[in-house]
Amino acid sequence: MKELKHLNKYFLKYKTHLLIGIVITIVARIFLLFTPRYVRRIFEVVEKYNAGLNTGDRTIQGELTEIILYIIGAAIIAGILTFFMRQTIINVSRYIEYDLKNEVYDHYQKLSLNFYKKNRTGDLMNRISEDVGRVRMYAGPAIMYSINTVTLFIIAIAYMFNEAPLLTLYTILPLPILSFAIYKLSKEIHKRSTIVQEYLSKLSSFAQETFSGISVIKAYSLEGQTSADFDELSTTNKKKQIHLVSIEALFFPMMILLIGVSNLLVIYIGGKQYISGEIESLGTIAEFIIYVNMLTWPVATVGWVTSIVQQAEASQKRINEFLTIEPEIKNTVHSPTNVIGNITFNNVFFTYDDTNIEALKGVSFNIKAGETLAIIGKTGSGKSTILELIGRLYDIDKGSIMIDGIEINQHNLQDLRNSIGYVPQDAFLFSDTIKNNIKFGKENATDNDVIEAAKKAHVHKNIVKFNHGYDTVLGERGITLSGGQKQRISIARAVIKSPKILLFDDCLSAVDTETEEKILKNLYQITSDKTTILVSHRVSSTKNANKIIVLDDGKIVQEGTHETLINVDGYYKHLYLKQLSETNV
Ligand SMILES: Nc1ncnc2c1ncn2[C@@H]1O[C@H](COP(=O)(O)OP(=O)(O)OP(=O)(O)O)[C@@H](O)[C@H]1O
Repeated sequence: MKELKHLNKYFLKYKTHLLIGIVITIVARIFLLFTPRYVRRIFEVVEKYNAGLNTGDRTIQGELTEIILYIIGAAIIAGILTFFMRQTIINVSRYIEYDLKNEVYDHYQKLSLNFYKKNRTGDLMNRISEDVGRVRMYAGPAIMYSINTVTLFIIAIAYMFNEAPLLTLYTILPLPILSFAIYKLSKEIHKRSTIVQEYLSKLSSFAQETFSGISVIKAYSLEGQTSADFDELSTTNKKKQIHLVSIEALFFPMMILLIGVSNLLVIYIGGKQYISGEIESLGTIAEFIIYVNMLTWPVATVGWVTSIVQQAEASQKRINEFLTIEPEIKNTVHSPTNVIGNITFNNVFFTYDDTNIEALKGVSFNIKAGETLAIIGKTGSGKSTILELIGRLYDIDKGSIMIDGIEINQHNLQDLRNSIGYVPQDAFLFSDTIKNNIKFGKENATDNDVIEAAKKAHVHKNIVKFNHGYDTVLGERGITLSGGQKQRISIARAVIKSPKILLFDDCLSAVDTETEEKILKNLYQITSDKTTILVSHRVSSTKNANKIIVLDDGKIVQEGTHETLINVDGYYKHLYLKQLSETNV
């Protein structure tokens, strides 16, 4: 139960609801327990009548009708209270589920990129959905059924002992066996259903991947192979399902068997006691049979609840594992900090934790606010890494990064990131409208702002050609854009924000040189007062920058303007000549 202590703060938050729920549960059970006693009364009245002892002034019909009305009344009240019992306790579990999901989601958002690299998305999703769901079973049903069982048991056993102590002992004898058997069964069911769940997610991941890559599968004519693979997975899944169903099928027969045994015991022992005169009325036997049937389910739930609590404990442990991870990138400055846009790298070293690749090995450069820096270099030379470090997606190992003369980690993280417009290498667009994808950069942007940004990114003309224009939905539910269109929408998203620092990571690679030229012309206009860093593989993109650095294996190997660099032998000049000859072909 150590891990489940995490939920105490939520129980405290909803204590009023919970207390009301507990009181309602107890009262509901009290009303439910009226029935067996009134049934005994019916027997007693009839027995007296048969023995000619009904000497009162009321008729037998009158007395029976009154008792039956009491039974109906008690059942209705118990029913209504049971409804409110669920409405309070189960609702609390839903509130806790909601709060816990939000807590986990908020925490995920704070965690650094390294966390996302170390953990699979499926695992993150599982902990926020299935694990939270299992914890909810503890916060709601487990608590409700436990109170239910305890109340019912205490009151019923008290009544029963008062009535016929020996018969009570025989009656409750099979109940612990039932509880233990259900516990064992629930554990086995859980074990098997976890396996089924694993196979189900394998099956759905397989299907999802096949559908996403359907064009490759068709192009390589691999339909037969993928169908066979699916069939194999699906057959194993079916076997595991049948294995699960076979144990689930035992649940009710076992309950019926044990109820039957208890009933037989009541009839046998009760009958003997009636014959010997230890019990006065057959009504007691009828009353006990109802108690047995009433107690069986709550007792069975003891086993079930134990297994729920164990599962919840394991799930909460998994959730806590993530909740206790501290974000690697911490905001230590809570007062607002202003960003103007001067960026300095002083002998920066950086190694990626997961791969141990030293991506930057003593990089130093300086850009003043409003200037444009172009970074060029072979693939894997560290260009994107520089941009990620400016956005403080990672902290460096050695050296320093200064923004406006202040260490990057002495800036308010929120303010720093708000003053950056980042266009990544792989443009990521959400399954939403084009308008909302662009507005993602600035929530309160008007439609005009969106159109302006799209024009600057040279994508407006493409957008208006779609049937729904800016309201066209992208992604799985909508249309698929070309690589170049995606890149330009991603540029519009950064531009609309009008940030102090613009970071473009090879974001024109999928557009033709003519469009590139036009976009760059627009960009140079809008970036005149912004610090811009442009990563590219094309000299045509970098030539107008105030400064160009050439990276190789994490080090700056050349530095200067386009004019100076084309006049010295080196990577830049070679690239320039190569690309010049390509355009002249
Ligand atoms: N997220 C990451 N985790 C681990 N290693 C990484 C990560 N990103 C990059 N690397 C490694 O760091 C080195 C520099 O990568 P980076 O992406 O900065 O290069 P790049 O110059 O931008 O390359 P490209 O031109 O192909 O985009 C590479 O060796 C790469 O494998």
